[in-house]
Amino acid sequence: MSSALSSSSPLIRKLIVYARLTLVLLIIITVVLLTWHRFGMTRTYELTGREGALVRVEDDRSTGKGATVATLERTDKDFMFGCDIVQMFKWPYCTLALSVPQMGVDLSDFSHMTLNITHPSNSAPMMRVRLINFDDGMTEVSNWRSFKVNEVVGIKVDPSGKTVVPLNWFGVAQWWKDSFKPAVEHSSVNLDRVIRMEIATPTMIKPGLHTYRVKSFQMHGKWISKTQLLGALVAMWILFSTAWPIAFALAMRRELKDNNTRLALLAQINRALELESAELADQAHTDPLTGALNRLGLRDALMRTSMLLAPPMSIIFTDIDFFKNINDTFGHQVGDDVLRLFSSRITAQLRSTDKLVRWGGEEFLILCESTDVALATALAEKLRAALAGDSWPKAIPLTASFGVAQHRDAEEIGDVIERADEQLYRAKHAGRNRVQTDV
Ligand SMILES: Nc1nc2c(ncn2[C@@H]2O[C@H](COP(=O)(O)OP(=O)(O)OP(=O)(O)O)[C@@H](O)[C@H]2O)c(=O)[nH]1
Repeated sequence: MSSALSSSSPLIRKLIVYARLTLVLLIIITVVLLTWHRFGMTRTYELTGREGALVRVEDDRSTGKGATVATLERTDKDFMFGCDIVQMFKWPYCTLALSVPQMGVDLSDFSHMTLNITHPSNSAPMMRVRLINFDDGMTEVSNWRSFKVNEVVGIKVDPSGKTVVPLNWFGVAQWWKDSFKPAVEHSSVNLDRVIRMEIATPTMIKPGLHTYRVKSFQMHGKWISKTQLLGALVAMWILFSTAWPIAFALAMRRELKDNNTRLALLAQINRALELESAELADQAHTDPLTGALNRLGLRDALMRTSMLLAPPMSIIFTDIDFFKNINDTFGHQVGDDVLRLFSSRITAQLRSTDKLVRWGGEEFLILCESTDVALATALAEKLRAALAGDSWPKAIPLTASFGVAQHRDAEEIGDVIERADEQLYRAKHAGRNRVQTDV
């Protein structure tokens, strides 16, 4: 991975580093949130009898058949709920109800409640707890009985003063179901709009006075449910695991594009270098003044000719007559002009397979492939006549002498050149402006 990383582009490397950091960050966030949710992230809703809360008591006298008396006595911190049970009604009872100040509170996401209640007389440590809910679809505001009654019966009052009741212990009171016969969707506990919390005496209670010191009802829950938290975490991980490959793919695409651009540029540079090196190679094989081949060029031409195996081959050696006089009379510059013109005029007469080589000074050599000595002599004669008939700078009456020789089997190339040179020498001595052939 590290070698792959080091061979990637800076952008990809940066992305991988960011992805690793994000991964570590996500792991930390996940662990922190889950731990926080497990041990904290709590919220509490407390309902007390203080601060003008609506608190009321009720007893079985309201049925018209009982004589039980419920009393309520407020102090600064709490209130005393008394219930003097008289065994007259079939199921004597007292109820204490604390109304929620608003139009109802949503306790759906709460997990349990703490009843801050003590039972000084300790004669009836049991009680029932009710959460009265406005059930949309069942409850009619004008009918107080139609509010859904969620209750737990038989709760034992904890001597510590804090009785904990999980909310999943609650069920819908059977008498409420019998009375209103709710549809299935309205038959289960619903705590999304609790408007009142109640405690009441249990069904089987002994006659006599029972007192409960009530401080508050506390509901406990998490800011968000575990399901919501897990949903958010899963969404976060899905986002990461999809966003990262997309970002990576986009970066790869960009890198590919950059690479292609770089490759195209390199190809261009390469082509330019190839052209340049071809030009340099040409220059290395060419005489700069006349454009004819130099001796290096001749070597290459000979190698190519031998590879073609195209005998016979002839050499024509030529030299401008009295060239020194031209230099001496008209200057070196005119001499150069004459050399250039001499070279181009000969080239114009040659076939594409013939090669003109500047051998040195005003001496030129013509390499004639697939040419026997007779043909080469005829070519030399044609050149001689043409050059002698041409007009030259400063009206110089220019002529040239020629020596011709044909290459023999297994002969060294230097030897055939030497034989042609000898013939040139003969032509010079015979009076110049002529062709001499080695026969
Ligand atoms: N302008 C010019 N002159 C050159 C160049 N190379 C050689 N020469 C001259 O060519 C002359 C050759 O003279 P010679 O070898 O005496 O020959 P020639 O005068 O042609 O006499 P023959 O060959 O005997 O007819 C010399 O003066 C060289 O300096 C060149 O590149 N440019």
